[in-house]
Amino acid sequence: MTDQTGILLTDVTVRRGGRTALDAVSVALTEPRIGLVGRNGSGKSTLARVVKGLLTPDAGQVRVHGLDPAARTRESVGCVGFLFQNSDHQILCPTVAEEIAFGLVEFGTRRAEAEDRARALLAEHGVADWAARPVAALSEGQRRLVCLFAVLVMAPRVLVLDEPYAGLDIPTRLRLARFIAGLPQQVLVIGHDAEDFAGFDRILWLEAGRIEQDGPPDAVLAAFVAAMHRLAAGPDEDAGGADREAAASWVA
Ligand SMILES: Nc1ncnc2c1ncn2[C@@H]1O[C@H](COP(=O)(O)OP(=O)(O)OP(=O)(O)O)[C@@H](O)[C@H]1O
Repeated sequence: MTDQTGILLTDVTVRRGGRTALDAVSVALTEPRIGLVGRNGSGKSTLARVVKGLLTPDAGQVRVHGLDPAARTRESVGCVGFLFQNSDHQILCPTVAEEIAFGLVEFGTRRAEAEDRARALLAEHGVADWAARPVAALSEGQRRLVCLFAVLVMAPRVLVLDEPYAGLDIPTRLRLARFIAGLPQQVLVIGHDAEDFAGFDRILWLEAGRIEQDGPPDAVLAAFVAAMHRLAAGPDEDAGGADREAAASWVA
């Protein structure tokens, strides 16, 4: 282990389903708030998953605070918290308190103590009355928050959030965004809209498993949105062959 901070990818290649999902990606991420955009299938979730250690690169190296996520050691697992896009992929327990306590119990905390900590966390966030509720009875926004609590109770240094706002109504989305904005962890967020990245430090735009652009949100998001609108508009009469090819492949 080194004293390296943040997330470091060196020549990371991942193949999935016979396709190259990430293609020799190298990047060092140390800013507190980093956004990840790109078309469907561009490799965003794959990048998020190698940072969490849910996928092992076919080539190259990933380090998060000097740890190898794919090693799945106690330290590396605890270092990165991951929020799945679909909360059904994350939720394992019947009640909210049990769900939040689950990771702590897995890490060796006694169940009663873990559930006490879960209840304390809920109280801290003004939702103490959720503890005994069946997770299935919560709204999608509430379930997403419970999943986030279950991640936060493990005190990770880095949070990876895979489309945390997908399918949420506007007030729920804004409340969740405000909550995420106040978190002390380094946060890597996959999103599709500029408003998913208010106050962010840096945006990576992935295209076909490679970094197409990397820089300040205003510049990268403007270029990304313009490119997506060009694609949606179809081939331009005056455009060259590359543009026509891009427009023809309108679904990734
Ligand atoms: N479970 C899987 N099995 C096989 N191939 C996969 C799997 N998941 C993703 N892929 C492939 O890996 C590539 C990258 O997919 P990935 O899910 O990382 O993209 P994404 O940018 O997150 O897309 P989306 O916005 O649709 O979630 C795509 O070519 C995709 O078809």
